[in-house]
Order: sequence, then structure tokens, then C-alpha cells
Amino acid sequence: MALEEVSRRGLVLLGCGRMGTALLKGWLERGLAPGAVTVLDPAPADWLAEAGVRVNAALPADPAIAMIAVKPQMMGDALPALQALGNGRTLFVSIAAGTPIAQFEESFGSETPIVRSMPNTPAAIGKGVTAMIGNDAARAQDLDLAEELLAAVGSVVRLEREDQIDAVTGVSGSGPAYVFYMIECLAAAGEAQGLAPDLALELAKATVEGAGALAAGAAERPATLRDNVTSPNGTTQAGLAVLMDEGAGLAPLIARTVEAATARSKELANG
Ligand SMILES: NC(=O)C1=CN([C@@H]2O[C@H](COP(=O)(O)OP(=O)(O)OC[C@H]3O[C@@H](n4cnc5c(N)ncnc54)[C@H](OP(=O)(O)O)[C@@H]3O)[C@@H](O)[C@H]2O)C=CC1
Ligand SMILES: O=C(O)[C@@H]1CCC=N1
Repeated sequence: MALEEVSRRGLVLLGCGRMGTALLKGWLERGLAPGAVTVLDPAPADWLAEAGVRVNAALPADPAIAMIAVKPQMMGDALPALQALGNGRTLFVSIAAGTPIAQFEESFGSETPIVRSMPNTPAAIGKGVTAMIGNDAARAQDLDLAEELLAAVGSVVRLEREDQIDAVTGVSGSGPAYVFYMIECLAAAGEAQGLAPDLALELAKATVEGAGALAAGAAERPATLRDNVTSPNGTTQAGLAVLMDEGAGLAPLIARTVEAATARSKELANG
């Protein structure tokens, strides 16, 4: 339904880099009309015009959505292009890390409905997860529209407070990169144990894919699924003794990783 409304009224995408592309590809594949999309980007990729998307064209009069997908550091340069849509019916949806709602209200007016969200790149294949929260001007139907749009490319959670988004960024916004690195490390470790590089990578990718799908679909908690792999005094137990070491294992490492990303999100918000 959201994609129908957006196809009718239009969507402006400010910044079409890695994350903007992931979302847009997800929406186009799920039925968003390419001609309803206006991309504003200084170096747009060729596929956009080829797909029928309007590129660096005039703003539509009353688009349903103005999506902000530029780097936090580019906001000052980029936001004026959307000025004309402020304080109107257009719902602004930001995906930018570390950019508070207050900054958008300052740019576009406090009557502007704004949703701040944090998606992740698996949205490109409909497997993203996005957390979102609206400002005071965002009415129930605005939040529903944002949620439906984001739900077209994965799952959506609504936050209670804006400051939760820093930790969300540290966990799920940045999280795909941690998992990709896990794949890299698993493959490299396989190579170190004598496997050919292609085989090690194939095994690592398939293992993460399969374990992720199993965890997502199972009624059991991940700890139970882990136990199911672990035979007493077997190979997994030997491996986990290293990975679950209290001081040097994965838990403290991941805790520090998420803490650093969360701290960086807060830092970005303070300029
Ligand atoms: N990548 C990710 O996994 C995620 C990113 N985000 C957020 O999404 C936003 C975009 O990140 P990401 O896609 O990775 O970054 P990218 O650099 O890949 O994309 C940003 C795009 O904006 C363009 N741009 C720069 N200046 C302007 C301008 N004045 N007007 C319009 N477009 C402009 C850039 O063009 P050029 O390259 O030519 O400068 C680029 O194409 C960030 O705020 C980030 O925090 C959120 C969740 C996940
Ligand atoms: O690295 C970043 O700052 C962005 C936000 C979450 C993922 N990428």
C-alpha cells in the first residue's frame, strides 16, 4: 500500500550512494514506479536513468516522501535542495547516522513531519532491519507510511526514544559489516587449516547464511541452537573454548565493537 501511495505522489531521494541504492533497488524490485522517484546526487550511477528514475530533475510539487541518504558531514551542503518541501505534507525520512531530528527541524521547520531511521544494507535483498522514530509533527499515518515503506525491504522496529538510535546504529546499522568480517575471518582460518581459498569462502558464506536463517526461524534461543551443535568433548566444544574465553573471546570483543560504534554515533550528533 505504501509503495502504491509513493508511486502516486512521488519519492525524492537525496543521495543515492550505497545505502540509498540498497533501499531504492529493494523498493523498485517490489513495485515502486521508477518514474515516481527523483534522485538528487552529484554523481548518479548510470543504472538510475536506465531504470527510468528521474535524475537531478526538478522536485515534484507534493511528494509523499523526501528521503535523506547523504553522509552526516554533507547535510549542510545537501539539505537546502529539499527546503521547498518543508512544513508541508511531505514526510521526511532520514537514514543518516548521528544526525538528530532537531537538525532537520531547524532546516525544514518544526511543522515538518520527520522520521529518523536506521536501516542496514541487506534491505537491497528485502532482508534489512530498520529502527525508526518520529518527531512531534509526525502523525500516526506518517509513522505508518514510513513503517510500511521500510517494511517493504525488511523488518521494522519502532523506538521509544531518539537516543536509542545510537545503540541501534552500533548493533544493526553497522552490524552487517561485522558479519562480513566474520565471514572473511572464518574463510581465512579455513585456508590456514589447508583449505583452498574458494572452498573456504564458500563454506564460510554458506555457514553464516544457514546459521542466520536457522536462528531467525527457530523457536529456540541462539544459545540452544549453539548447544545443539556442541557434542560433549567434541570439535565444537574445543572451538568454543577459545571463542567463549571470558577475557580474550568474542563477547568482550563484540561489546567493545558495539560500544565504539555507538560512541561514534553520539559523537557525530555533536558535530
Ligand atoms: N552504508 C550503510 O550501511 C548505512 C548507511 N547509513 C547512512 O546512510 C547515509 C548514506 O551512507 P552511504 O550510502 O553509506 O554513503 P555514500 O557516500 O555511499 O552515499 C552518499 C551519497 O550522497 C551523495 N552526495 C554527496 N553530496 C550530496 C549532495 N549535496 N546532494 C545529494 N547527494 C550528495 C554522494 O555522492 P558522492 O559519492 O559523489 O559524494 C553519495 O552518492 C549516511 O548518512 C549513513 O550514515 C545508514 C545505515 C546503513
Ligand atoms: O558507518 C556508518 O557510519 C554508517 C552508519 C551505519 C552503517 N554505516
